[in-house]
This record gives sequence, C-alpha cells and structure tokens, in this order.
Amino acid sequence: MQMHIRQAISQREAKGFDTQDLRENFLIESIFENDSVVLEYTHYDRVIVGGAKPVGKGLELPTYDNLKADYFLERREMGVINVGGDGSIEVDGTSHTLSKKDCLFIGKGAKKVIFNSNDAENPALYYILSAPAHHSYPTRKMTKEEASPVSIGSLETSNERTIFKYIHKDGIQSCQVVMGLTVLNTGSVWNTMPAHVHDRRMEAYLYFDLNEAHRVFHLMGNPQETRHIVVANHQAVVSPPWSIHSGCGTSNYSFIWGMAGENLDYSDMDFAPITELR
Ligand SMILES: O=C[C@H](O)[C@@H](O)CC(=O)C(=O)O
Ligand SMILES: [Zn+2]
Repeated sequence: MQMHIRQAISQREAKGFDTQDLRENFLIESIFENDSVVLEYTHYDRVIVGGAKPVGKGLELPTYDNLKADYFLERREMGVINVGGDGSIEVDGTSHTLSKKDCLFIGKGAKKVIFNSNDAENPALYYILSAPAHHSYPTRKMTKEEASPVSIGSLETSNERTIFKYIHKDGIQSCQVVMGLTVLNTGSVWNTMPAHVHDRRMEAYLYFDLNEAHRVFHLMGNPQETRHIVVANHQAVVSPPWSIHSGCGTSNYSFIWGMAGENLDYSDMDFAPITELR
C-alpha cells in the first residue's frame, strides 16, 4: 500500500500557480472517510498529514511501502487530536480515551495503533500529523483543559481567539512534532494576522467547527506574493516553510495547527507586518 506523495513546491514555482494548481498542491480536500485512514506524505520535513474515522469497527494504523519500515512508527512519532465524538486509541494494548479536542502523542516505536469510536452515530475524527523521530518519547495524552489556553487578539480586529498548546517545548515532549489548536470566538474571523513565516519548519492547518455553509479564505505564499485557497470544514492546507499561513472566514471556526522542523519553540515566528503584505 502506497501513500500519495506531495512534492515540495518552491516559491518561484508557486508564483505561477492558478486556482487548480494551488488546490492540488496545498489543499487536502478529503481527510475523514468512513472506516478509513487517509494519509498524505509531504516532502516538507517529511511530515505525513491525514486522518482516521472509525465508524463501524476499530481501525488499525497501516504500514505503507513508502516508509520501508516494518511498522508505521518504527522511525516516526505522531500527534493525534480528536475533532469528533468520543473515542479511544489503543497503543500496544493500552487504551487512551479521547474526547473532542483531546490530544494523544504517540512516540517512536509503538507497533500497534488502533483508532476506535464510542458511538457510530457520532464517530471520533482523529486528525494525524507525523514526523521522523530519532528518540522515543513516551506516549502521552493531554486534554484541552490541560493545554494552557491563552486568549489573544481582540474583537476590534476581528481576531479574538484562544490558543491551546499540546505538543511543544513546554508541553508534551517530542522530537519534532509541535501541535495545538485555535478556537475563534463568535464574531471573530481572522486567524494568524499579523501573519508570519518560520523557515525552520513547515506547518499544516486543519479547519474544523466551520459551518457547512461557510468557508475560510486561507492565505498562503511569500508575504509579498500572497495567494488564497477557499477551504471548507474538515479540509487541511499544507504550508511550505517559506509561506505565510493565515485565514479569514465568512464566519468563525477552529483549526488545528501542526508543525515539524528545526525546533519545538511555539513562539519562533518571523512576523510579516500587515502594511508590507502584497
Ligand atoms: O506557528 C504557529 C501557528 O501558525 C499558529 O499557532 C497560529 C495561530 O494559531 C493563530 O495565530 O491563531
Ligand atoms: Zn506558523
């Protein structure tokens, strides 16, 4: 079994992209499919992005030929956040319950990972981000209450939001994966503005809790050469290290941010002043 591979796109190449090119290369349109694990292998820091949606049965994390490994996490680690109904993830025989917005970090070396839902009528939706690892940090769960929520932004600038950090330098320990989520308050629609880049690591956003009738205009590109991608609920956007990742919704929403690369410092961002964006 093979994972679809997304090649790394350069800034220069992206300049000439039309809507379809942008969507094919940076948008993951379908992540949660019934009784399936959907994963995409990117050449941005070799990060794998995707999801698992167990409905009628437990879903085992498969091994893919791309990895040339005996099992998926032989040389990798992964972060998982549930954005659906209650469920549990079994890691080598130990079950970890995950409610909505709870996070599980699974360290390198875990051989058997099984995703479960408690209720087929309201299945769990597990968003997954995995990166290569060279040390085995312990598997650990964190609830959203434990994720030291921080409120930032303001209603005046339509970006009042709460940031929950799970896997990072001062949270769950990992080799590379950094992960958390942001919830926008009612009436706030802008995320990550002022925008930033971090050439030291890639990032991916999964948008969720976005009303089906609404969309987020996700902004990407070099700060002086921006493009947008129109994103629906439960879709993800991959952000190369050279790109901003920001968005403006037609209503409020939440999103999971996940990164991997050079460091684990959440605050490592090079801001792009609003007045200098093009
Ligand atoms: O590098 C960090 C990420 O881009 C996000 O965490 C930013 C974010 O959640 C926000 O401003 O709302
Ligand atoms: Zn960022």
